[in-house]
Amino acid sequence: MFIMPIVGTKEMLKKAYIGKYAIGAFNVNNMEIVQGIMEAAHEKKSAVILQASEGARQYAGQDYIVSLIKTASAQYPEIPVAIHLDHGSCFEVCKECIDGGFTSVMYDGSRHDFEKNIKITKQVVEYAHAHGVVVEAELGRLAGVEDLVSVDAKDAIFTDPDQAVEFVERTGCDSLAIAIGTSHGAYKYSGEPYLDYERLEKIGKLLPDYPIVLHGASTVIQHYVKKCNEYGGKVNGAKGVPEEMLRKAATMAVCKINIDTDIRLAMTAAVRQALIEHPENFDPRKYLKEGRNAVKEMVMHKIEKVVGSSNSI
Ligand SMILES: O=C(CO)COP(=O)(O)O
Ligand SMILES: O=C[C@H](O)COP(=O)(O)O
Ligand SMILES: [Zn+2]
Ligand SMILES: [Zn+2]
Repeated sequence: MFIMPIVGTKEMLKKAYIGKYAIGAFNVNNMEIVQGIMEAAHEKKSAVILQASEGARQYAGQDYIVSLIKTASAQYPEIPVAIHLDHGSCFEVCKECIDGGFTSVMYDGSRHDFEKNIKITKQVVEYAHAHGVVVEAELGRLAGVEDLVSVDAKDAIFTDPDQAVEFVERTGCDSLAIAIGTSHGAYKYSGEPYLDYERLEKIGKLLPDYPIVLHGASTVIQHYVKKCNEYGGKVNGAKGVPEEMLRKAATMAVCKINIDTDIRLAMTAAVRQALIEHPENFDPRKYLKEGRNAVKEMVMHKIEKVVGSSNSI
């Protein structure tokens, strides 16, 4: 069998662009999450991006994350897998990841002004490309509740299409995360869900054949929210981006769809249920196995119904 090493995201995003689907980029923090995602990718015959945030690196340790992904990838050699840094906040973190075996890094300079964002992104691109690593950058700001990446909702600024072109030309970044209405976390909309397709279409036209990335793209699956609450959780009023809206974006220029919150909800719901239903159990393998299965089921659903990448390898 052809052995697929850990790869960059360039080829998989290019294929996704042509095929009018997206690749799911799933956040990983521990072994069970890595295993659940990889089992799902294997069952659905799809490439997959496993991404680690700075928080994930702090929690698990960068070397653990890289080793876990490499071990999982070796078990499914037919699946193209990329190891990606999610929201790198500075050149140094991106460099550490590039030196440590990541095949793709995101430098998120969206909190800086345009020129500073360009300057640091360019610095990351130069180092990354010299080491065979691809770079995702971000322009525009997402509103969100996540600690390490949150900005005030009122500060949220959607991506300007003309600036996006200038940004890509001047930095040489390989993909661009844009702000068109999504946000991080479980509380995305207080009113009706909204995605600025007109803006996305304009950006897609101005940057032909160029992969766009959508962050904050969890659907906040209500089944898991309900289960979390049924088994003692307090997750009230959580709302995400509807599946059909993401499907539509994936047929446009969006080639990478980031999902973390739905993993957290699926895992927590399953672990809560297992602990409540079996109070006599104190073997972590029993409840973590349930968490892993829930992640697998959820990711299979995403690959098939949301990003649309099943049977694409
Ligand atoms: O964008 C994300 C990771 O970079 C995750 O977004 P969610 O919070 O919607 O899962
Ligand atoms: O975009 C943010 C991701 O959900 C990662 O979150 P984190 O920084 O808490 O790991
Ligand atoms: Zn950002
Ligand atoms: Zn993000």
